[in-house]
Amino acid sequence: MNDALNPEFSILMVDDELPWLRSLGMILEGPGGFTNLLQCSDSREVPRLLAEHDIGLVLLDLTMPHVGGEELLQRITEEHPEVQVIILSGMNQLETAVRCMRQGAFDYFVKTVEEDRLLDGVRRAVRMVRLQRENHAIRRRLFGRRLERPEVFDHIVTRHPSMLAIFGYLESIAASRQPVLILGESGVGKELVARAVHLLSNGRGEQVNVNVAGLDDNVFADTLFGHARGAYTGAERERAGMVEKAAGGTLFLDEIGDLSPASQVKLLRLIQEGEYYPLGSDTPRQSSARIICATNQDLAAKVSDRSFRKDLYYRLHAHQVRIPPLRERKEDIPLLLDHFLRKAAAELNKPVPTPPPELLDLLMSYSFPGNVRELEAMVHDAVSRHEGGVLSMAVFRERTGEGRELQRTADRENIFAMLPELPTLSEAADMLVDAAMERAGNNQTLAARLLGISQPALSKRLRQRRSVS
Ligand SMILES: Nc1ncnc2c1ncn2[C@@H]1O[C@H](COP(=O)(O)OP(=O)(O)OP(=O)(O)O)[C@@H](O)[C@H]1O
Repeated sequence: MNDALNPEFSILMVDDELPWLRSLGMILEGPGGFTNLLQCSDSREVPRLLAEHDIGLVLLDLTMPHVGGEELLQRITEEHPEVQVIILSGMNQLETAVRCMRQGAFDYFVKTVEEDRLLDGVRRAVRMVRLQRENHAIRRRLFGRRLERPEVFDHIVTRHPSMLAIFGYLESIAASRQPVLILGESGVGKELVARAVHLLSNGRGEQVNVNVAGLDDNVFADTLFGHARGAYTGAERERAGMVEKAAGGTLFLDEIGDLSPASQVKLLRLIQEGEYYPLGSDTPRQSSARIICATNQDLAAKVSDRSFRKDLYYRLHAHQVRIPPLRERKEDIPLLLDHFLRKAAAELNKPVPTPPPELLDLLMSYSFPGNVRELEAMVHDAVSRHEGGVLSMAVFRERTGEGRELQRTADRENIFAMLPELPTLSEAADMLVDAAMERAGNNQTLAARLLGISQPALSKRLRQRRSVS
């Protein structure tokens, strides 16, 4: 028996039109070959069925008496996040269907879709449910216990043991008020991990993110600590800083390796004493925010060359995790590919394209210097250029370097020949900066790497342009 067609869980079809329900059942059973199907024509019954049966996938109509499809979807995603939902909508309900995708539906199809595409979607969803179940089983095996709060990590797509070990570690330090340091190359998901730490710490306050790269000491202090009225010319009113905004919650400081020496002192004081001074005020304030810091730089090396304070490093060092680069956890690539294909399709209001079989081989052999962010940008680009059928390999070949040499030669010969007039040197530099920012998904660190300049240099260039325009 084919496992993919005979899932260990049930597929529930929900629709108030009995004839449609019957014909859908026949398609899934006949050409689809699926077994383990349940039918339901009264939407009020769905919660009971979900509680009584092991259901992995729901095929949901949108317009039904009693409880509508959208409302049911919301209940399912909240109460059974492990269950995938495919929406089957009428022709005139596309807007609602797209809204459902944003709410977490796996896919949507109009009821008139060809049988093959519908079956393909169901197969993909079944595969996804199975992978997720497998991942949960791996997580359980690894820790010999369930994660206390696995839902906190749901937004981080991974099955790699080192990532799962990190999740376990983060749970174990959840109650601590000490800062957490997240290390890892650009684009590995440090911000997502910071989000999980915030959710785990159960604070009532919000998470406030500040990217400290390129902030001079005054701007750093003003951003974090706020200022008193009249603290400097232009400070007409008192303004609270991010530390206060994050009260009872989390202050996430990204790119901490770029902090100036003067700002390092202020941060150390904030961590050690839980205290800070708004600019222009000599009354200290108490902070109740938990601090998370992240950097893609080698802090230990920065301590050695004295560009990072040793005492601050040791304060941050207590709870630290290092997120491995994507090339060290290639097992995650298939899962991430599937995740980003669905994400891009939902964002671009397109059906989820089928990836060609050779795509995974190409991705598995690539080193991903820009890590998960690079994979996400690649997939988004491919889906946006996709016009139907199987996804083209062209974008992936271009971006991974296969064929890049050819492209480079062609570009060198043609790029300026195509323009009626040559741009000035500074216009060309601006064009290059824009192209790098686009390729790097607006990440300055990665864009700077693509341009072969430092991140502060890029940041300065962007600031100068903003002040001119
Ligand atoms: N495991 C993952 N699952 C899903 N999405 C991911 C994962 N890891 C990273 N991403 C996505 O990749 C992009 C980059 O992630 P993120 O911003 O967290 O990286 P980062 O390490 O903080 O990068 P930087 O150092 O440049 O700030 C984001 O769009 C994020 O949603």
